[in-house]
Amino acid sequence: MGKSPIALISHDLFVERCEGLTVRLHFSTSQPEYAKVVSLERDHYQQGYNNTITCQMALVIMCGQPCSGKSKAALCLVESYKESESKHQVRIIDEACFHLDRNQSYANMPSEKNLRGVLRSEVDRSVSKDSIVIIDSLNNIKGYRYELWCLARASGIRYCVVYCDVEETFCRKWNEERREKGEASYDDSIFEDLVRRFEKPDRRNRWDSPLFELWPHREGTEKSSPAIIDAVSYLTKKVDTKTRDVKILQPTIATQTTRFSDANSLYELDKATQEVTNAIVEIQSQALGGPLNGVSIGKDLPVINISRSVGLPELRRMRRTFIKLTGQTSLSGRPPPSDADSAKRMFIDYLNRELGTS
Ligand SMILES: Nc1ncnc2c1ncn2[C@@H]1O[C@H](COP(=O)(O)OP(=O)(O)OP(=O)(O)O)[C@@H](O)[C@H]1O
Repeated sequence: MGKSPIALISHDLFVERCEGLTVRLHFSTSQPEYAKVVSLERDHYQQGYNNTITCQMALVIMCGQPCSGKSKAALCLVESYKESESKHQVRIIDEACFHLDRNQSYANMPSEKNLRGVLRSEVDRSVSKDSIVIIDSLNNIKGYRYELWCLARASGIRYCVVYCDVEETFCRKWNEERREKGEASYDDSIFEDLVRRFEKPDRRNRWDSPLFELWPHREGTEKSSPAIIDAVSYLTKKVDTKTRDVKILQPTIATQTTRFSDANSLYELDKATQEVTNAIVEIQSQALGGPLNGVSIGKDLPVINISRSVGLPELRRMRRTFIKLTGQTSLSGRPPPSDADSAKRMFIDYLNRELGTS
């Protein structure tokens, strides 16, 4: 596939355009600490006749209380998917992939955050490849599911949540049975803490939708369970631009090319978000790391409401995600920023939503 640069904005900003549908953007600035590469590959999209767009990639979030049958459901999903016409690789990402012990991982907030970070990074690395990725973990925190949804959206793939809705008493019983059999189980205190903190998915949230619900304690879980069949059908369904029941978090091909080739706005976006990040770091250092509530960094910009101190690595990661998200046209999202001020406004809104108290 031939490549030809379509824009060279400065010595450190390149936009390359490839034939077909693959678009790659490379960013880096002369400051090594801000060097970034944004590589957006769209070659997993095939546009055929009759506007049929087949995106075979997907991120599936398993969700449920501890010991609610998520792993069993994930395996049933894989089995059922393999019997479908789609023959893409399916990959399960779970704690066991990283030899992480569940009791240690949920023993305290730092370990739990670390676990989520490890799984999220692996999802981030895996979603752009040619496969279905299933994340088989508790995924019990709403904000975390939102982050995973953002990753799926940034990669322009399908996304769904499979929820094992099991009454706590059954989960507790199954956990005890596991322990009696000498299998890995949750310690009681950790189990109770996780049960208490579970944030049930709600299909009205974009990041919990579509939601496929299983009731393993009432109906068991089989590859033929209605929710498994519905999920596989959702993952394998061929869609066209008019299909409404399958959401691919992806721009239309036509608008996507226009958006990506607008290198000036990408440059503005990069610069504006960097300025916001610098301002936050600066103000935080003056506030000795305290929360930033009601702080303004410019006329006509929303005030910053960040409930906790945020380190530079986290801010950089969020900036990267934000650029990825706004760099692509989303069917469900807002239009991209057209100037530096609106880029700053959108980035501050994003940070407030991600890090704020609400
Ligand atoms: N439908 C079911 N009926 C009876 N027992 C079940 C059912 N589904 C799962 N179990 C039992 O519950 C236990 C946990 O199952 P599984 O590992 O699938 O749950 P999980 O939610 O993935 O657990 P974890 O939170 O540890 O990841 C297993 O021992 C399994 O035998």
